[in-house]
Amino acid sequence: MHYVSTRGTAPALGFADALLTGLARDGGLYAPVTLPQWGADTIRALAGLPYARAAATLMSGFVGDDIPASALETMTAAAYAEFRHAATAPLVQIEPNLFALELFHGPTLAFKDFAMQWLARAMDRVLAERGERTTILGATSGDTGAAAIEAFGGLARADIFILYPHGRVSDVQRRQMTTVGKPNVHALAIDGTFDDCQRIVKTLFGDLAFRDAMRLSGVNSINWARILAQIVYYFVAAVALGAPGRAVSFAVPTGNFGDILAGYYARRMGLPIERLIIATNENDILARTLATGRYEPRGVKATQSPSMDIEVSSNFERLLFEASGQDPEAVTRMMGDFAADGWFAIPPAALERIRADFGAERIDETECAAEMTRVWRDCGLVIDPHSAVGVGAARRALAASPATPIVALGTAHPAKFPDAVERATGVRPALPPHLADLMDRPERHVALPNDPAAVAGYLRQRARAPA
Ligand SMILES: Cc1ncc(COP(=O)(O)O)c(C=O)c1O
Ligand SMILES: N[C@@H](CCOP(=O)(O)O)C(=O)O
Repeated sequence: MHYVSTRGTAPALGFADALLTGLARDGGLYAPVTLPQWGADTIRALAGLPYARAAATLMSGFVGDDIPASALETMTAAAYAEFRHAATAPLVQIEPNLFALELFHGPTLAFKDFAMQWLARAMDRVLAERGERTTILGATSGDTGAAAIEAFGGLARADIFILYPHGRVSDVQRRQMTTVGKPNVHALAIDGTFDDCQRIVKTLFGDLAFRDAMRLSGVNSINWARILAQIVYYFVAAVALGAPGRAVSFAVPTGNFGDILAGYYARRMGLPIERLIIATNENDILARTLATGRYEPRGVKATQSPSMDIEVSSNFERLLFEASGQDPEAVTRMMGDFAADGWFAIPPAALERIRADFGAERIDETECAAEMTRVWRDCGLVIDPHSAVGVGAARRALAASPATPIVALGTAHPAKFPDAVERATGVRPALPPHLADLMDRPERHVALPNDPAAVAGYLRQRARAPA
């Protein structure tokens, strides 16, 4: 299995190298050249498998010989052992043909644990085999950072630096990053938005001398391995609802476009997904892009679903690559226009292909709160604001296509956003026992300006000498 950059000039890599590389050296994202194809019998055979076994089976086609099958099984078993639900990713019914897939039973209470718990083990193994160390640099709007710190904290071969937007994550999210107290963990509060944090990360990856000296790796969804691990739950959920005999749709709360992109790849592998609905909050750039063909930021708003307060959706580049027939020149042109002019236009043929696979629904702040209230009132289920954006979008899609079951991804535990949840439902959700004292733990974080040079300087001082 080979991976190529969406911009075409970085070297093609095998799985293990793509895993450690993160962002390609030409600024693009690695994507598989071909996808394993899953026929009806192979899909059907996933029914009833423990989640970790299904994950190892699905991932093996992408990993090739870089991680032997037995090691992959051991890794996925360990990665999902700490999840607090026997089904790992349980499906909950909300109304006829409308389901929520609860992806928040992992250690940091968000869907990010699914990929990160596995990614840390895979990276650690490859680093150990090569006798190398790495410096992980990541950006977060709250959940990736917590999941990465939990997964990589204490690992001997990695230092981890996570940039988060100061004042724009929930208290629980911030504390999950700042109370860890492990010497290899650095939570850096940046005076800016998530998009600023991600821009700093990409700028530093683009400084090849710095990147090589620090041995930078990425654990955002710029890293293909993140997308790969997220493909698994689309298969598991669809099979539970009758795939391959029955098509299923998904509504996915979307920000950086990694989670829904995993659904897109699942569909391309043969999973019968009818529609993929991009569910956005008031930061609706993706819904506008689908409508107009112009990708054009307007400025990020703070919402009650802060993890989706994003306008520069990294993984949209992978979709552009696929929709333009894996044409790196077309992608480079669009990304060049974006860098130069602050917007780009999607060529009509690529836009048509995108519209054939995706729909988009914008859920505003009032609708998001109303959805939390409604699900609590009608089902006795407390959901978080991100999941509510997904459920709201799913309801609209279901009205248009009532015969096809739709699954809204439940991306975070309500206790991560207790204020918004309490306002909408009157219920203040409690943190699970392993985090019960989170609000009393001492915090350690550093505030830095919105400036790549300041972050680079901090890394130079604090990263342990790479091997
Ligand atoms: C809780 C939650 N929901 C949804 C999203 C959006 O996911 P993605 O960035 O993969 O589009 C995020 C951020 O990634 C998140 O943390
Ligand atoms: N919402 C995310 C933003 C980063 O997304 P990623 O999937 O690219 O890591 C977060 O919680 O940090």
